[in-house]
Amino acid sequence: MALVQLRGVSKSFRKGDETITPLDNIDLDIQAGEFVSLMGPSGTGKSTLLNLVSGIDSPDSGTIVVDGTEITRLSRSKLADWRAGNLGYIFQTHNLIPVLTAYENVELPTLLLKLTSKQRRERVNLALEAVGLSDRADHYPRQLSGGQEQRVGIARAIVAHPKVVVADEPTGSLDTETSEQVQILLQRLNKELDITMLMVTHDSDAAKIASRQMILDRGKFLEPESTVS
Ligand SMILES: Nc1ncnc2c1ncn2[C@@H]1O[C@H](COP(=O)(O)OP(=O)(O)OP(=O)(O)O)[C@@H](O)[C@H]1O
Repeated sequence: MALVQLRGVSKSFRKGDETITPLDNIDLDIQAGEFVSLMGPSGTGKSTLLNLVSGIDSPDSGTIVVDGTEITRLSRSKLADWRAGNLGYIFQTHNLIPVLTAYENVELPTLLLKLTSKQRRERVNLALEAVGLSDRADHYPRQLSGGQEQRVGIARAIVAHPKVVVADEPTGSLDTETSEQVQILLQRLNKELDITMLMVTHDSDAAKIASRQMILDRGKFLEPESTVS
């Protein structure tokens, strides 16, 4: 079975009198270890898809199974627990808390896990090391460059050792050079830490780092294009 499996997933939103259906009966399989990039015109439901896979939102119909857990059957509180331990989310604008240091920002998600303080410290240090920021642990977000802030956001996404990480335009607010560094980092995490990635991007260069490129348009996936990474 695929690590991430969507079957017959639909999601609509009401906007005034109008009903928008960004996702219309879609199926998707992502195998363990894959790095999937997802492109498509604005407003086609890419972020909606990430929110469903990460259990932030739930579909109107269909099932979503991640690593053997049918998350569409979980209650809200069970879903929150599941998400804390199993899924990482990388945002476009990293969403770091300005009054916390890099270390404390990365530590936050671990507070939801049952860990000893020693285990917690080890996880945070490992995550900061993985993104090359051990020497910036005590810095506040305002003392970091945009690329470093994004790397803290990435460390926060991997600190719980999730099997799956979803990323919503992770390079969207970075300059070309920094964007390339973040792309290389994501590729490394995928290959070396065996993290399965689903990344939404508008940048066709960033999309190419994936092992599979997909396009979502008008509620459906267009023919996926296999690539060699
Ligand atoms: N919570 C919500 N309530 C109402 N409508 C929503 C909600 N979330 C998304 N939508 C609508 O669903 C559609 C898909 O939105 P989504 O953000 O998933 O698109 P996207 O492909 O990620 O777009 P972009 O590339 O611009 O980020 C849009 O028309 C959006 O306005």
